Amino acid sequence: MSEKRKFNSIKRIVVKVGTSSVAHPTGKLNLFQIESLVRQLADLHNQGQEVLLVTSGAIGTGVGRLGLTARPKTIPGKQAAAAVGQGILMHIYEKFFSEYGVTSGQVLLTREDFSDRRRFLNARNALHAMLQYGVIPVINENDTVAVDEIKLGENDTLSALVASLVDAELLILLSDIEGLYTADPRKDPGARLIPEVKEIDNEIEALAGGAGSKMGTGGMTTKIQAAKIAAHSGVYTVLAHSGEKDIIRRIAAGEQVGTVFWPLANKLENKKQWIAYSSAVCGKILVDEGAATALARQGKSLLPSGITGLEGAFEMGNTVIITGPDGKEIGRGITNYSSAEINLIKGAQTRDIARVLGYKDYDEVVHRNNLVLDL
Ligand SMILES: Nc1ncnc2c1ncn2[C@@H]1O[C@H](COP(=O)(O)OP(=O)(O)O)[C@@H](O)[C@H]1O
Ligand SMILES: N[C@@H](CCC(=O)OP(=O)(O)O)C(=O)O
Repeated sequence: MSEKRKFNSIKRIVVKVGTSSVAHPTGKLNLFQIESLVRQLADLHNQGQEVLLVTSGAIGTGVGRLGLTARPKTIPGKQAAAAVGQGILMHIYEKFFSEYGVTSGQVLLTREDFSDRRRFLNARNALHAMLQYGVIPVINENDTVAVDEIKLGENDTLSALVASLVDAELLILLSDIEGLYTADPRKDPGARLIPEVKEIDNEIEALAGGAGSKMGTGGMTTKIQAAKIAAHSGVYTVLAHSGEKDIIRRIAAGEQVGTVFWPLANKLENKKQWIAYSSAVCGKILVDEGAATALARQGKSLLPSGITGLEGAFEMGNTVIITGPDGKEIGRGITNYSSAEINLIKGAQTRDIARVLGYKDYDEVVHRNNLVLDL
């Protein structure tokens, strides 16, 4: 028996709609669907809930308006399509929200708005201010300026990062599928819907296949990753079909539709959420067995004596991955020393740091307060 979902006391909700939900396969907007989504969001807003919308569809809509037969392969082609499509998309959202008496505002984010701590805090302040003014933020990746190498590229991850950024309690991922199935139902007619996921383990991750249509990009893999980020941030995720009648209203009322992913009982504190999922990884520190055990099992900080090597060039304050002798990630954290400094002090005792470097700002290379394990 699945437990009753107690969503009625939830104050802040992030809703994500995929390309397949806002655009027809022709690349033209699915106006019926968009209007229905907007009506439900406006109604939640009228009930006093704070709602943020993350919407895909800029590139798909641009492709339709430009009369192209497929998504452009080149970066400038995608950027141009997004510039055209984002305007059309926002125009329609603004029109429908206004008709329902609600003010919306466009927010276009890039990966750096998450990875750079100052920009991250700026984005958080801007979104909180919008919510305070009673505005529904309509969010997408800034596809026209973000080139592929630095892009998130799909909005499942973006929506989970937004949910973590604003401390939402519920993330609703709306797609062209009823929820998570035991296999991709487009390929396996015997696949069964999984109504509830308490913990996203390897078995759950292995169920995910790629995108279901030529419009979608991430498929189920990125939705499960998004649910994982949300779970670590203390946020429920519900995955459901955007075309089902009154789907948002029903989910928010706690009805058992789609697949619900439960948040972890021990959510990461805000700074650790940022280290784990938003900050840019700048290098790797390799540690020996003793250090691996001390970090993973004894809650210790990383000292220079356990470090055997490193990869990449990084500065103090950057995020680094820490790997054990088997090459597997133990965790990631913010380093107190640069790669050049660590090269000099690796393997040394803490008392020798000052002698080797000529100064000692910290005993620990990565302090446990800035370290996230078990991702
Ligand atoms: N285990 C699974 N359960 C459900 N859907 C799956 C699974 N594996 C792969 N998929 C596919 O994921 C698709 C949804 O992802 P995607 O096409 O990226 O949609 P969106 O544009 O809404 O983000 C579904 O249509 C389905 O074909
Ligand atoms: N930012 C992109 C989203 C890319 C995309 O297709 O995402 P999704 O449909 O959610 O898998 C856009 O607006 O086209």
